[in-house]
Amino acid sequence: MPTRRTFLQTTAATTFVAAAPAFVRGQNLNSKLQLAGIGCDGKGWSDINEMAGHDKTHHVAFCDIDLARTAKVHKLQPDAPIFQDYREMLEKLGDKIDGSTVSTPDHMHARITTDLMNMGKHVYCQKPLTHNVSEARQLRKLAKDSGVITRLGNQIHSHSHYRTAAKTIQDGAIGKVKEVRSWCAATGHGKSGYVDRPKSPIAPPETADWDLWVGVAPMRPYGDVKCYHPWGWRDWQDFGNGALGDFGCHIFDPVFTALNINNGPLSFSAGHTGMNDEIWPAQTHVKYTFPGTEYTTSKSIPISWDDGGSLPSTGGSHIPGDVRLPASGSILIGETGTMVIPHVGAMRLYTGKGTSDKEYPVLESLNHYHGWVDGCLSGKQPSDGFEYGGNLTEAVLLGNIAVRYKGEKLNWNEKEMKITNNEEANKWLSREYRDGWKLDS
Ligand SMILES: NC(=O)C1=CN([C@@H]2O[C@H](COP(=O)(O)OP(=O)(O)OC[C@H]3O[C@@H](n4cnc5c(N)ncnc54)[C@H](OP(=O)(O)O)[C@@H]3O)[C@@H](O)[C@H]2O)C=CC1
Ligand SMILES: O=C1CO[C@H](CO)[C@@H](O)[C@@H]1O
Repeated sequence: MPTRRTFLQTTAATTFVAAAPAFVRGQNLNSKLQLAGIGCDGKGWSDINEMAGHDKTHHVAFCDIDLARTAKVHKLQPDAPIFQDYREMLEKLGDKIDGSTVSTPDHMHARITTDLMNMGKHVYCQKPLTHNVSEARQLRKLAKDSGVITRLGNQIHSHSHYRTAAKTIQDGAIGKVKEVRSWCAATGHGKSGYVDRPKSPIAPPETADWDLWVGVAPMRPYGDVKCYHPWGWRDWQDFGNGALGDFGCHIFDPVFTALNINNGPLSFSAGHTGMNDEIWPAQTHVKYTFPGTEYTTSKSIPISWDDGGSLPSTGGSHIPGDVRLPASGSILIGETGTMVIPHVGAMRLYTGKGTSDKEYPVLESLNHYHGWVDGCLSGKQPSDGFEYGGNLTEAVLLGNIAVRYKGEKLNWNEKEMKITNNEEANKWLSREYRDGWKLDS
């Protein structure tokens, strides 16, 4: 753990001077990282509670658009003020806040995180990092320029299972990798109970500020309980990203780490079971081609994604025909063997002769949340910051653009951030922001 003097030095050198974190300006006499929590229930509560478990943190403010969902944070830190609008929180208490968790629905991640980073605050933001590709690109740049400590909220990245699987691939357990097939049991819609906007929308609860919840997205009536807020928003294109958006940043994560994929795909295409202009399809199948790396057999590698309950084929792998695949996970097919990485499960290795009985070292689990706190205190960026998390997010969101152009192969120029063979498809790289909510880069 650094002394107060060392983190004063490291952080002062790297963050924006205009609105440096509280401890930089010597206001934090207890030398604790002073945190805010934006989004207080659901995953927000879990993020806040995990951060509070670090002995060098102190929560100084909370924000949730629904005051009915703030009882837990109030109990955790009764003297910390609770706001409904994060902008008011930052205006009033910005000089006391060193960093914040951002655990709102996806459509608000980029705007809130941009505002925090522009004020020199460290950010732990839930997955996917953003709602569109252009936002992810912007956050990657801002994280780099501002020097704040960032981390994507895909906590399994630090789990023994994913760390061990990635290391074992890099140690050559299955040789170089030829192909990856990932999948997830969740469906792209079905959480809200709607496939179109409710015909007779009810009023929002009095405790919730609906205008703030909608935020950057076009205004629409509240709808129905759980239709959007909370939970159901995942189904809707304006707010969520379907099953690929919900689970892609978890399930692709050990694949990207193992294969050291730091670039976007070269091309992508998709099929699905049907969609309209409002919701994501129940089932999608996405095919990507990524540039090869030192861990792949060729200059490019196919990576596929299935969701909504359909499992990938095990054809061409070393997996015996009678093996049942886990509900969600990835298959990595290598030159000498195949690895199955269950979503939050221990890796399974298969050779042509059956299950491999060779032992590989098991890496310990690290605390993902505390890793971010330690990074904020030491000035050292942990793995899975916004550069890595932004690249992962871009891949997931590009898959969702392919979903909009069923059966069409889209070619991607990553550097120019452009789909090169379908001009119209580029409109989905960004969105129209509601008046007053445009991202301030
Ligand atoms: N890493 C993981 O394992 C998981 C990650 N997630 C991610 O966490 C995020 C939140 O998901 P989830 O918890 O299910 O969603 P919720 O809809 O439950 O939202 C979380 C909290 O944020 C509040 N909130 C919504 N909008 C705002 C806003 N603009 N400002 C402040 N607070 C706001 C919500 O209030 P209200 O109820 O009033 O909307 C709620 O208390 C998503 O990005 C999701 O992908 C989710 C689950 C697990
Ligand atoms: O990341 C996540 C993990 O699990 C949840 C469901 O159990 C998801 O919906 C969520 O967004």
